[in-house]
Amino acid sequence: MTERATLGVAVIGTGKMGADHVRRIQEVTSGARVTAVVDVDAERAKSVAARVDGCTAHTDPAAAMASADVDAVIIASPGPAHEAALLTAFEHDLPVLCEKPLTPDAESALRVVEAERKLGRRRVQVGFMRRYDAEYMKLKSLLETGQLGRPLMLHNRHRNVASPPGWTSEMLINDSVTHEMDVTRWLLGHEITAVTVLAPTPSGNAPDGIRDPQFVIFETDGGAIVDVEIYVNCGFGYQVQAEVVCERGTARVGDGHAMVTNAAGRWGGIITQDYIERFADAYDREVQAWVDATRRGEVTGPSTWDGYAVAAVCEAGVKALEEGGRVEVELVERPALYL
Ligand SMILES: NC(=O)c1ccc[n+]([C@@H]2O[C@H](COP(=O)([O-])OP(=O)(O)OC[C@H]3O[C@@H](n4cnc5c(N)ncnc54)[C@H](O)[C@@H]3O)[C@@H](O)[C@H]2O)c1
Ligand SMILES: O[C@H]1[C@H](O)[C@@H](O)[C@H](O)[C@@H](O)[C@H]1O
Repeated sequence: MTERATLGVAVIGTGKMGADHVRRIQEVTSGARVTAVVDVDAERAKSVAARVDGCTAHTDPAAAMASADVDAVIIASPGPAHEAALLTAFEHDLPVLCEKPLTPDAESALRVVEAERKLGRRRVQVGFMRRYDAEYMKLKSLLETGQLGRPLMLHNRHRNVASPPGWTSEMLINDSVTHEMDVTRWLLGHEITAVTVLAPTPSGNAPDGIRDPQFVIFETDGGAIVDVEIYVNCGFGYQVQAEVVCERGTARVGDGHAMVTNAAGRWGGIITQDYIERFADAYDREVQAWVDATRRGEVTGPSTWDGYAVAAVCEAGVKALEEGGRVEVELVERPALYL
């Protein structure tokens, strides 16, 4: 198959992630350039566009997607705006890299799955970037060799320095633990069947009324148990760690031991402060993989089905948080397009 010439990309949403993706495509990624940016905040769109030669600024995603120099779309607007942007991209038959979440709930995610199924071919890669992190990729390869035996348990820690304004207790699950939901399904190759959430007395760091931290437990259809400590106001750094316990050994990633210093009677390393820093390489690899696949006329990586499955687990998780106890995950049958 012949590769397409340089891909013209429209970036929808030019906030923290969108602006970083614009910089990445212009400075890091090969085979693509940003030809349009969209933001409901016209000034923000204009100021990002002004940094890129030949880039137009829009406030309406549909106008950008209709332009002749747009071949593909990155959606980095807030979750509630994703469905409309995805459906418009489908109308224009444009390939999409959609930041997580696919959409904020399982019902709307299923509408996107159904719309893509009607197109008859995959169009979307969902931005679950941990699949492109070097350490997680090594862990996945190791598990695939089978040398450690069957995975029995997966322990995760996910800590953020501080939650942004407007954060809620539910968002620990449906904005943060979404990543562990995807990691569980991808690393173990299992579906998550039930969720239980336990929460200690909230940390004094947490804004009033926010149940932070939480301890989230998944059961899987492969018989594994997965736990996630989510603590979004830990104050000291951004830490994401995972340890798989298998029948004949364990493997652990995310300790951040790239460099250990010894000085003045102490040893130690650095803790990253946010995801942009911790997952910089993963985002670079994710976007490059999307550009390369798109130019080959293919769609790879996390699918709309993966986005829907995670949305369904989020719903069970939020119910478990609100009502207590163990809540089963309800999934529709997986369409043939995603088998
Ligand atoms: N993969 C990750 O690690 C990761 C990290 C952070 C955020 N995200 C996801 O990226 C997305 C954006 O998050 P963010 O932190 O950049 O948010 P942000 O608030 O910094 O930026 C969002 C931008 O979208 C604009 N916007 C709002 N509605 C819009 C619409 N209908 N059309 C176009 N633009 C619109 C806003 O004006 C704002 O500039 C979210 O889906 C979020 O969950 C992913
Ligand atoms: O939206 C962000 C993002 O997805 C990060 O990767 C995660 O660590 C944060 O907890 C979440 O709020």
